[in-house]
Amino acid sequence: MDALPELDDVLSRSHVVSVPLTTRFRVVQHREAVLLDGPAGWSEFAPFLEYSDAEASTWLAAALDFGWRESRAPALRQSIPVNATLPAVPLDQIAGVLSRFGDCRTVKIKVAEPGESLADDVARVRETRRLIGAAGRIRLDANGAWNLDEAEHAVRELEQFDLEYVEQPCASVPELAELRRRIHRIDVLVAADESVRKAADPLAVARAEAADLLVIKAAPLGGVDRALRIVAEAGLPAVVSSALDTSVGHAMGAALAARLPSLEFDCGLGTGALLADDIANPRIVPVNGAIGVGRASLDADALTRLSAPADRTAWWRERLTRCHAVLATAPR
Ligand SMILES: O=C(O)CCC(=O)c1ccccc1C(=O)O
Ligand SMILES: [Mg+2]
Repeated sequence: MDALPELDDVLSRSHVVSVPLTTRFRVVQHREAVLLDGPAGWSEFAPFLEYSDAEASTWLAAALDFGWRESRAPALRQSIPVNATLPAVPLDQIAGVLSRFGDCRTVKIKVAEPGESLADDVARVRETRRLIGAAGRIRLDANGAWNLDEAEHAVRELEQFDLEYVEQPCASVPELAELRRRIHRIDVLVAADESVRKAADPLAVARAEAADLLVIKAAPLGGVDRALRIVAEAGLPAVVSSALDTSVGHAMGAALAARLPSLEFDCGLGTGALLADDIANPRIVPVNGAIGVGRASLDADALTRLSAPADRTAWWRERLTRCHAVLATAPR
């Protein structure tokens, strides 16, 4: 790995922003991020607020990697097909949310959200299928919320809507492996997300044959080149996804997707469409179902307009400082 940039240099290039969302996602209405004006281009540090410094420091490694140097791998494509991402919204809001994504052929629907029943999920998937027609592709993301029996039951109930895959149906690798055995006669694949990005060993899921494909995110995996190595070692198809990023984070995701030897599935890099504002001009949002590959160009006005309040700016600079210290002492 390359030398760690000095903390003062990193801090002097930092801009903390708070970007409003159009639709509540998980529990957030605003997405906060540190944008880094790196020597190789703009980069983004935006681990979720509840993450420990140890976990967030991997996101910092990715941000410094992307902002301070180019990937060693060549880009193989210039356009990345993406899915629309549908949060757990009421039925009468689905069409409105999907319309923000333009004409994406694939929709990823969040299911098993707190406070929702399987009947709510069935209704949301049914309405989505009705809206996008038979040619559209539907995938689900349960974020590990089902136990094994609930997951099996849900897949059996929902397969009638023609599902491409279900992402992280259960939390653990053994559960995913057992679910695959239980549903092997059903034409629904199992994808692993948290079992890759939050695991001590991102390859454990592949070794256990617990997933048909991997969802990979550049930030939690420590950057583009490290994520490429994980995919190569896993030997499974991969879908690149994001963490509700600004355009800068999506540029990092697109850089990763552009370098995968093969890209069979649409990527989860369209969530720029869920932001009510953005710091790039042009914004990196889906156009005709795809996003372009390349560095984001920042809009100076937007950096000022979206600049985070002083207390939040201080919080993020302190967090960045602590994560930098973790990287400085970690074996490299
Ligand atoms: O993959 C997508 O369509 C968008 C990204 C996404 O779903 C996501 C965004 C923030 C946090 C977690 C997740 C997730 O995939 O679980
Ligand atoms: Mg997921």
